[in-house]
Amino acid sequence: MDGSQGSGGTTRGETARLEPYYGGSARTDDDGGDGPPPAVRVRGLWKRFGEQAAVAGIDLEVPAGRFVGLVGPNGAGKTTTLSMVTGLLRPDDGAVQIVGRDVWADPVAVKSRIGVLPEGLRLFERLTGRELLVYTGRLRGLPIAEVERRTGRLLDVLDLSGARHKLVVDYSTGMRKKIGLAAALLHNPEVLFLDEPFEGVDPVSAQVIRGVLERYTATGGTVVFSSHVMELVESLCDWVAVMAGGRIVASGPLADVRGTAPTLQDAFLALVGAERGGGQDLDWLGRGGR
Ligand SMILES: Nc1ncnc2c1ncn2[C@@H]1O[C@H](COP(=O)(O)OP(=O)(O)OP(=O)(O)O)[C@@H](O)[C@H]1O
Repeated sequence: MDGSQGSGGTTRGETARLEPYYGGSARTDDDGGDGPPPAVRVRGLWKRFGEQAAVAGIDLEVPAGRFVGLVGPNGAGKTTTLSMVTGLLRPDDGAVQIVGRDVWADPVAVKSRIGVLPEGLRLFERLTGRELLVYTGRLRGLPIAEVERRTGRLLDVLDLSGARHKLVVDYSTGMRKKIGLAAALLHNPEVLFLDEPFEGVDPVSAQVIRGVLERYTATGGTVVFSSHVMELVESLCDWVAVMAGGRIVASGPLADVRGTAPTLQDAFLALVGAERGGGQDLDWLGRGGR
């Protein structure tokens, strides 16, 4: 990225110069209130798999321009929620709006405004990293010159330039996350949804991803990411939603959710009703059992 900061005249979708999204721009959305609509608004969202309610009627409102962590124990419903919010999975009931647009009634408008790094990311394995980004950019309707420019910048910033001619199938886990993130950012979305973006990523790559995301939110973008790593969420996020058993058990600014607990981890354990120090029943485990 060149770090240049133009004022005005920058088209949406400029990765190198991520512009604030709402400042001074005319609202096209009708949320009935003052100011911009929330980045995400979820009402009464349900998803059942057989007898089990994976997501049990959640309501959530995520303000725009925040770095949002969606946390919860295994099986809490995070991936199911993110899949429904991003239009990948149809809810049984409920409504989702992204920046004031209904995900299911207005899918094209929503999909042009969001970037998604889903769980179990499936990529075109037989393309090189560069080809994948160029293809994605063209699918997004960007002019080829712009696609080339953004592709070069993203590959540089994400430290993938040396692997740009390598097939994606030969990428490591961390490289796959980074190329997936680049593909999700290419059209400069307003809201970025990332399912476990740091899973399997080494500390150097994690730092690179973190820098890109911090820059993105600093210029007005909204990041919503799921994670189990409380330290990471605490250090990155300014807004948190905690899920357990398919429900939102707390949401709001990080400081409010943490409350008087010393760390987010402590607050999280209290919220989800977990006890520290499990394993008491495993008396055979370790030296004493041999
Ligand atoms: N396609 C499916 N069919 C049946 N059950 C499902 C399906 N997808 C999710 N579930 C169930 O729904 C519940 C929520 O799963 P989900 O993957 O959303 O949780 P999660 O919070 O993302 O978990 P993790 O942190 O372990 O990834 C789990 O009990 C899971 O087994």
